[in-house]
Amino acid sequence: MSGHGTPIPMTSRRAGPLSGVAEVPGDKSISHRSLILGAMAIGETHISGLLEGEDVLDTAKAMRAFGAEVTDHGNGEWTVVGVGVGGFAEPDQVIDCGNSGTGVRLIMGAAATQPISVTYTGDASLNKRPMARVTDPLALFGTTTLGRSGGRLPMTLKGSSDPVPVRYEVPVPSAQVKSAVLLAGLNVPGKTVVIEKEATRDHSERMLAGFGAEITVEDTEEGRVITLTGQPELKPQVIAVPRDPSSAAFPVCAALVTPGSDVLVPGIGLNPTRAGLFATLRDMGADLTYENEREEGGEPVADLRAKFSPNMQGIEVPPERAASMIDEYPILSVVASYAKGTTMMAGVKELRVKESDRIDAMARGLRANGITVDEGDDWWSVEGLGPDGVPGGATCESFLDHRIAMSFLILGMGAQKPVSIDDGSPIATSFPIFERLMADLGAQLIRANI
Ligand SMILES: O=C(O)C1=C[C@@H](OP(=O)(O)O)[C@@H](O)[C@H](O)C1
Ligand SMILES: C=C(OP(=O)(O)O)C(=O)O
Repeated sequence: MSGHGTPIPMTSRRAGPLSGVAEVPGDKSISHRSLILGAMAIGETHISGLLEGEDVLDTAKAMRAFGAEVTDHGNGEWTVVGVGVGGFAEPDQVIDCGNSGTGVRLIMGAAATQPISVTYTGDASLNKRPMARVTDPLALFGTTTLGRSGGRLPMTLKGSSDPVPVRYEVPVPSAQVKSAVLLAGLNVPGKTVVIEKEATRDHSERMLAGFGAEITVEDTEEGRVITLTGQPELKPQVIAVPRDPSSAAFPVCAALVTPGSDVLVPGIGLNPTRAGLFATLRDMGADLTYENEREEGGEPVADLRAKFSPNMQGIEVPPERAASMIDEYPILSVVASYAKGTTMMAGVKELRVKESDRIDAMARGLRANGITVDEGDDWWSVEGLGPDGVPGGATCESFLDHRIAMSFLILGMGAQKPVSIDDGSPIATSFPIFERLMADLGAQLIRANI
């Protein structure tokens, strides 16, 4: 879908302690990949715990447009009957990925090395985001791109009938770019090699191996070298999607800043390429513990227990941790506002090209609520005011960005005055049950501005 319809103004105010169990939805990254790889397999893939957020539903729709049979059986149970590697039909409609960078970039990769023409678009946020980072490596396979200048959507990609494998060093730390090149390599004979200097989330590598592709990963002086052998027959899988650590971040951080809180967030994937926020919060002195640590589907999983933490200190977040918590900096900046001292976040240039410029969006809203924020091109810092010190009282713009919207609502939960956002509708892209889940914990959220 393009756009989010009518804006939903929202306000959150300080409430009693948050308590209870917060069952957050399935992982967004793994949900997209389950649908796309399911569509490229031969046979029926079963998915349970699929995130039914707008981003993932747009990917499901796209897979249908390429000829896969995608069925919603209710309660997060889905099946995908795939068309096989190289078997995508040319869609008779524009592929609209709504708000989702992951959706459009991964789908572009999967389709770009098949002999079809596909036109892609998105909402006002997605159509501003850089796509050359994906179309540049896809051109090396022989794919032609036609579209707006500056590498922005809408654009049309036409796959070569004779694509060649590539060796590509990803110039920015991006799992989306890495994954687009790997998915493109699936349709191509020979070995496609992707090199990343900094490790980013590795769901594509793990899931490609799970679906039966021949893929190796080596840590070398050059970086992580991933080698994929093209044109495998992918075998359908039974996938139980783990709960999303990026969604878990919101009830966890809400508990840390709301006096008296004690919240359990069960079954959260702690894959080291995703869990940087939780390590950072613990470094700041958060009362955050891992209970019932276990392995599920080859991934480390734990139940997270978060309690109100009045003694958190600002820290310098290690820049080498950035990729493992890239979507969590907005909510970290909220926690930093309730810590004592400065929190410095560096090596985070990628935040400027997400659904919004997330440094700018957070800096504007935090400042309006009485918090001092400093920023440069690839860093920002927040001066914490302690557990009782955040004034609040302002309305923030969410810039069509779900993580910005949710972060400011959490800011309001410990602030002296309520905090509002102009539009909570983007929350449905990744966390459609956010409002109900937070209300069940005891949060006071209303659909109106102060
Ligand atoms: O591959 C993925 O599933 C994602 C990769 C990250 O984006 P980049 O690859 O642009 O860093 C992340 O921000 C996004 O939410 C999901
Ligand atoms: C950056 C995000 O998603 P995407 O790039 O898929 O739009 C996110 O979910 O925070």
